Amino acid sequence: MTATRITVRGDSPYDVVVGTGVLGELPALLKPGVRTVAVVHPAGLPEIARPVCASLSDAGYDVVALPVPDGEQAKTVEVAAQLWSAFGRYGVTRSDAVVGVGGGATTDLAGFVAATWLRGVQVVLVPTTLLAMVDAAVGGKNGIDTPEGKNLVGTFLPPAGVLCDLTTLASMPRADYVAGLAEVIKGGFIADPVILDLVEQDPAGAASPEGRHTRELIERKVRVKADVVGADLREAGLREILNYGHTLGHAIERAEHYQMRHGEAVAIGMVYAAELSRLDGRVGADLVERTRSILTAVGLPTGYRADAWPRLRDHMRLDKKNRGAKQRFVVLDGLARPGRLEDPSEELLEAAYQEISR
Ligand SMILES: NC(=O)c1ccc[n+]([C@@H]2O[C@H](COP(=O)([O-])OP(=O)(O)OC[C@H]3O[C@@H](n4cnc5c(N)ncnc54)[C@H](O)[C@@H]3O)[C@@H](O)[C@H]2O)c1
Ligand SMILES: O=C(O)C(=O)C[C@@H](O)[C@H](O)[C@H](O)COP(=O)(O)O
Ligand SMILES: [Zn+2]
Repeated sequence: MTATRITVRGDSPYDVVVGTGVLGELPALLKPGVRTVAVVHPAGLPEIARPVCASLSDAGYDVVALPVPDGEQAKTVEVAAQLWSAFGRYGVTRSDAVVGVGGGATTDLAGFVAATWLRGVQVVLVPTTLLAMVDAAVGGKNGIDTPEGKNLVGTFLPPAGVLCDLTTLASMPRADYVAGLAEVIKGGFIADPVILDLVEQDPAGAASPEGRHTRELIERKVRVKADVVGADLREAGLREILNYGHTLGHAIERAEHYQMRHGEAVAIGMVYAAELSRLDGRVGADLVERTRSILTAVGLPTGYRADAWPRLRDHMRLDKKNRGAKQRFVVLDGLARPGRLEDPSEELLEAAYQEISR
């Protein structure tokens, strides 16, 4: 099957290329004038970094491979500082490029160091997890964590291109693949219900890179994200809908010291957001039950510890959607009809938590 190109519009448009065995397209995604390419990749995945580096060397670039810690452990200021030092040692200039290869944690880090080095050099992303293909690598949001919370430091820098080679998904651990499905399902609830239909028709297939709807699910979710970020890169308003399930989700990740997968935390956060929507009179119990049943069908969690509420409530105060003391949530006014819940009462917030606590 030929590659699909999904264009993300906006002031700096770029393509998300989706296909099987498309690595050879990587050099063409770099803007002209590049000499050195710094390839940021997880140290534990040399077999994925090697062909990426080879495709760039073969095209005549000076390639510097920069291994970083696995997953979320890479999203720290210490690792960012190590990369800035390496960029200095290897003489990465403003006409050069960073290529980020890996899951969403690595693409977030690579985007962040590219955006901050010399106040911004181009970045091309090669996502190798489901989650990074359908969400993290698309849209130009990047960042690192701090002890106070998730993604609290970061920028918006649209990549020059995104290359999703579906063959890389074959080696993914099942739990990581399933975690990525949470962001696919999120796209179904906020914008494209066909995604939900496809997952419900074949949940086992949806939980596998070999599923009969896998490519369609990936492309549909990339289009959802591309449409939103193409219209609102800097999250002036519309882009907030992509944060559905993330207010509680990020608080859980922090409570778990970033040891829980992002997608798992977002799954729980989506059930919470659906319960908030129901208790606020916006949706019926059927939508909440559909949320629980689709997440359960693919093997994602839907509840969290009852005793964690005071800590989670506290962590949610640093959510980026908040304005002053006003807590804000993305909720649903119906299927594919995202809305905002502004300054909800403490009673409502706790009542919704009781519905998901175990
Ligand atoms: N910037 C955004 O818009 C955005 C959107 C969604 C999520 N995110 C961020 O993305 C991160 C989560 O991304 P993730 O779920 O990809 O997790 P991850 O980056 O931690 O990767 C999960 C695991 O899979 C491994 N891995 C990666 N590719 C592999 C492959 N092809 N085969 C085998 N193993 C592979 C990784 O090394 C890691 O151990 C979080 O930090 C989250 O905050 C960012
Ligand atoms: O791209 C966005 O915007 C999103 O909200 C997508 C989320 O899936 C993603 O996890 C994002 O990193 C969260 O952003 P944050 O601003 O809440 O840190
Ligand atoms: Zn997310």
